[in-house]
Amino acid sequence: MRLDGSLKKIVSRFGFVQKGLPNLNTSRLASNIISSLASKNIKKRGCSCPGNANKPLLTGFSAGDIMSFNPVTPIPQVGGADLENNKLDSFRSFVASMIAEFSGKSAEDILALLEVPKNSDHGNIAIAIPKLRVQGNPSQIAKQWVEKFSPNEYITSCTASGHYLNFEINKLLLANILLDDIYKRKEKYGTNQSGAGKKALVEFSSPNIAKPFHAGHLRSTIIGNFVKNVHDANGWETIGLNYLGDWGKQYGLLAVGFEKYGTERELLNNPIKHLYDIYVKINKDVDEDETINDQARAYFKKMEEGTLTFSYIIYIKNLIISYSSGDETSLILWKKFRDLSIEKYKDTYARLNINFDVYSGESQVSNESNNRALDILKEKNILKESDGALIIDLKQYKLDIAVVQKNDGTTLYITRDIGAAMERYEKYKFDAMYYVVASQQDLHLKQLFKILALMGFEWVDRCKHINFGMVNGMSTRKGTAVFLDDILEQTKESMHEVMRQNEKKYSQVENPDQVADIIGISAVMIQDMSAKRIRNYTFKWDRMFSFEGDTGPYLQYAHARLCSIERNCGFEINPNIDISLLSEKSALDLIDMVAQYPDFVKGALNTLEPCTIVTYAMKLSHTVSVALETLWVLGQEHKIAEARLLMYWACRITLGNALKLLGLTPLERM
Ligand SMILES: NC(=[NH2+])NCCC[C@H](N)C(=O)O
Repeated sequence: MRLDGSLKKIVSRFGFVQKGLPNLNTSRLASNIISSLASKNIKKRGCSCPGNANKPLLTGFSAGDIMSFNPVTPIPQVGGADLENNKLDSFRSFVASMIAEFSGKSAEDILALLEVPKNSDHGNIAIAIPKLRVQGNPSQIAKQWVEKFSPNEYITSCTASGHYLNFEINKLLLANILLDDIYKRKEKYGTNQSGAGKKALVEFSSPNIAKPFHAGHLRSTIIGNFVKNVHDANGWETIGLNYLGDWGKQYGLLAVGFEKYGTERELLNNPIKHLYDIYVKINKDVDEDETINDQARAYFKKMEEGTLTFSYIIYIKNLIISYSSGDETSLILWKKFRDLSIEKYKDTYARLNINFDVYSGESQVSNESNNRALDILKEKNILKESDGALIIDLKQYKLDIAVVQKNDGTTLYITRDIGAAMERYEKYKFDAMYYVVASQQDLHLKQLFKILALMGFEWVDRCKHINFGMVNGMSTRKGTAVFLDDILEQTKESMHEVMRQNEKKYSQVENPDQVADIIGISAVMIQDMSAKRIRNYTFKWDRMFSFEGDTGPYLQYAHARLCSIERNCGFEINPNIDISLLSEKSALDLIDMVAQYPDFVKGALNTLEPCTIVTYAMKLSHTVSVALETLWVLGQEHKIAEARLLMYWACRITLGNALKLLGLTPLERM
């Protein structure tokens, strides 16, 4: 049989009809394929039916067209495959059931072993034969299975490479179902429901009132927001909680300082700055006069006991106590410190597009919980007395000693953390609780988890410390950044300077101030999330604002560029395109990248490493810019332009979703 034209391509490329139809002539073969597809009531897209069998065989049809139909063979539902949310899983299911047949192992187990080859020359799906634990020589087995393989609508080739078996999938079929899916799901693309019914409490940011919002808090904010977003994207219910540092002897000191230096007017005007100034001043005073420290301690003791009846400085832990105190005017001040600070924080967080479901804090842990914690510890014989203080000896776990009550009877940071954890579990019955806190506090959190375990709370296994390394040189440019607001202002200014360097472009930006703010924030965030969390990094002012290289501005630029294609093309997105027009390598590479996004969303749940998504977004952006060199939309034949527009649009959606997952606000123009 002689095959020619596009049909030859179909057969050789996909092996679609090699078997069982040896005697058909080519035209019969073609119409056979078409009618068999038609009989399944599958509509073809954007091309006419071949009329005359002797003319170029498949007029308007190319290999891609044939394969662009939805496949006739049903996709096997293999356990663990998310056919609905992950279109690559359809192909994987196929591979898994095929290998199951060859090997006698369960398709579900095999599915979990499938990999994405690092080098795309090795196809799209791979499996390391040794992982299957079948008898015999792996490379021999690989070769045997290649022999057994026959191409089908999903998998077009199977090759052996050492211990590996590599599969090539029908990319146009993937493109077809993928673009359909993205068109339907838009900003939901990439998400899944694997966490449905589960609840995650994510504690992050947690700055200290009256103290600087340092780099550690910034990292906690950025990473914590990501941790929350990733859970949302995987179908979890999430609660974002800000656990403010607003309690302890230091706050007794602040109250003493406020009496001396505070004014109501300045407090209202800029609470965070005013409290900080007072805090700095009173700390200086302490250096000269040790007795202030005693005052602060005494003060805090009273704050904690709730016995402060001082004219206006009294802290009341919660409304119940505040009402029972019957002294509403007296509770004003501390509550004001807190409330005004929170209000200000909210504005700043809004700039980062972050909001918290709960503003909690050390002050919000009730005495009752702290006492209950101490009672349990006593009852379990875990507490020891030492110079009038209560301690827990954790040396046998190589975790040093934790002091849980001072000799004046007041609580400590860790005591309140124990109480807070108990309260949180009772209130939320979480399936996971994350503490997004710098690695400087590794010991503290290890102690906390160990103590909770010793207390017999089996839910301690659901608690995780998401730690991260330090940032060097964050405030060097002007040396004045102490609050988040200052950091963001400096960032915006610097970004603005960079933008002004290109006068022509700058003059076209509609609201440069807002754009500078968003790109600046993106620059800071991407720099922060580019490497593994635990790595320390140096804040590089010039490097991070560059539009070239792996920076936030680069990603924003890639997104805005995709948006401009849509704006400038002069026609609307049409979901019914001729898929075969996307068969260039750079188009298929793009489809490949886009199709992998759901894998990355799922994978991020295990690692909780934002760098995995940053790397993905970078790769996608690079692939887009490669494609844009040759595959234009403007000035192309309409059908081609439509197909490409849909493809770029899908990239824009995917890149936008990835940026949002990272916590960035994708820009449409810049
Ligand atoms: N549950 C916790 N201990 N969370 C961490 C709080 C961070 C603390 N406010 C600090 O700035 O160091």
